[in-house]
Amino acid sequence: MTQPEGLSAEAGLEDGPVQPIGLFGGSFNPPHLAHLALARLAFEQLGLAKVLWVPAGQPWQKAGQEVSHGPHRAAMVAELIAGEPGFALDEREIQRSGPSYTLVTVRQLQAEHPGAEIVLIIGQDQYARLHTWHGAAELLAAVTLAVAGREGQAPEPSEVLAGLPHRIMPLPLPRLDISSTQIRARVKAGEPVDSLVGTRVARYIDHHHLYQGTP
Ligand SMILES: Nc1ncnc2c1ncn2[C@@H]1O[C@H](COP(=O)(O)OP(=O)(O)OP(=O)(O)O)[C@@H](O)[C@H]1O
Ligand SMILES: O=C(O)c1ccc[n+]([C@@H]2O[C@H](COP(=O)([O-])O)[C@@H](O)[C@H]2O)c1
Repeated sequence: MTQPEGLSAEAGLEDGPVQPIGLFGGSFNPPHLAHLALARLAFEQLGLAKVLWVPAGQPWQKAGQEVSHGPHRAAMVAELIAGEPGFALDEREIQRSGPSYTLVTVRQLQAEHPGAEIVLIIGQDQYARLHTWHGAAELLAAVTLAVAGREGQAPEPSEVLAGLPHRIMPLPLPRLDISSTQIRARVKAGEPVDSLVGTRVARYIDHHHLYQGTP
């Protein structure tokens, strides 16, 4: 697969090019089929070595929202990506205490994969808020962003973000009107969610009685 312009698969010392690593973080409360489509598109289009799915331990910007237990969210990610080549669940953020800062994870990944570019996979809603993330300028200098416009539109930076240097690869994800919020509401209302999360995650939600009392 050709390397898209902007992704630098830098030459390793002796072993040839080092493929970029995809970092896909989320609350995943629960994970759903739009997450899967976004990660697959990034994996295929950007020639990534792998995509690490990283459930946030404490999604500090969702402080007012009830977030289900980290191990449940990790288990649902495992169900969603079962059998998908190139995808791996990475539980480091749910094992870490304190607010989940992506910059900390990126620094760890850089140390674990010397020379590999870290591609941060996000949707438009997070791109628009990225200047509010912990250590935003440092983070933007450390990663390449792969961004899907959430409404089927090209990604748009906020005014503040437009003023901060960053590298971005737009991902042409078709509009997918699926959100975890909508899924939690459907479960609470007793409606089926298989078509939004797949049968394995739906079965997990049902078996563990998740989201039955929360919006
Ligand atoms: N339908 C979608 N299309 C494109 N990107 C999406 C979509 N849903 C989520 N994402 C992206 O996936 C990442 C993780 O999202 P998250 O776990 O917060 O799911 P969510 O559906 O946005 O959740 P919630 O409804 O609880 O806010 C974020 O970068 C988000 O922008
Ligand atoms: O590092 C931060 O300060 C930061 C602030 C907000 C969101 N994030 C990360 O962005 C990802 C998507 O977040 P969310 O809230 O849409 O699930 C997830 O990995 C969060 O940890 C990270």
